[in-house]
Amino acid sequence: MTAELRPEQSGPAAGLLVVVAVPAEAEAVRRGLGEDPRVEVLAAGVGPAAAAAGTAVALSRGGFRLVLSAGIAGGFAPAAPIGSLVVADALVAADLGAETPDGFADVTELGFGTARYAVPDELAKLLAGATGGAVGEVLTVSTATGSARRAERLRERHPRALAEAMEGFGVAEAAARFGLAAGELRTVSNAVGPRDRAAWRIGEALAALERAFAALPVSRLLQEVPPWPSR
Ligand SMILES: O=C(O)c1cccc(C(=O)CC[C@H]2O[C@@H](n3cnc4c(=O)[nH]cnc43)[C@H](O)[C@@H]2O)c1
Repeated sequence: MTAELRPEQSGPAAGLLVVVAVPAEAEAVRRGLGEDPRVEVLAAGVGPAAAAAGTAVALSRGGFRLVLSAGIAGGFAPAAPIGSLVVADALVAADLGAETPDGFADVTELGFGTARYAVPDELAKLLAGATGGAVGEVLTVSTATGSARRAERLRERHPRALAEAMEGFGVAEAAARFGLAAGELRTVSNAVGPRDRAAWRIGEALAALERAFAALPVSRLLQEVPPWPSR
C-alpha cells in the first residue's frame, strides 16, 4: 500500500518498507510492484531529515525486516547516464560535516559519528542481479549540486559515487535505530552539475523506476538479507 505519514496508522504487517520523496515516485514504485501486501511504500518528503523522520514513524509500527530508499537521482556521468539505474553498496552523507581551512571534513573525521552506511552484500547483489543496475556509492546531500566545480569536488572525494540524491542516508539512519539494513535504488533523471532543469528527464527516470520495481525479487529480499546493518 502507499502510505501517507500518519503515526497512528496501523499499517499492514509488511516486511519491506520502500521510502521515496514524493507521490510521483511512490506511484511509479507501486505501478511496478502491483498490490503486494508485503511491501509498504511511503512518500516521506524531500531531504534527509524528512526521510529519517518518516522512516522512523513507519518502522515504529513494527513488522518490517528491510528498508529501501528509492527514487530519482542525479547521475555522475559517464558511469550513470540519464535513464540508467543505480544500486547502492553504500549510502554516504556527502555534506554532513564542516568546512575547515583544509577543506570539507565529514562528521566521522570530526569525531561525531557516521557519514556512511554500507549495504549488506546480499542486498546489493540481489538488487543489481534483478534490475541490472550499476553498483556503487549513492551520495545523500541536503543541497543539490548546482555547479561543475561542486560535482568535481564530490567525485574527487567519492570516486565510487554513481549518483546523488537527498534521502538515502536519512532512511539508513532511521533503519539502523531499528536494527534493520537499508539499501538504495535510484534511477537517473539528470546529470549532477550545473543547474539545467530543461535537461531533466523525470518521466524517463520514473518509467525506469517502475521497471526496476516490477523486477524486484521481494521474496528473496525478505528471506536472504540479514537484519543488521553493516557500516
Ligand atoms: O532546481 C534544481 O536545480 C534542482 C537540482 C537538483 C535537484 C533538485 C531537486 O529538487 C531534487 C528533489 C528530489 O529529486 C532527487 N534528485 C534528483 N536529482 C537530484 C540531484 O541532482 N541532486 C540531488 N537530488 C536529486 C532528490 O532525491 C529529491 O528527492 C532541484
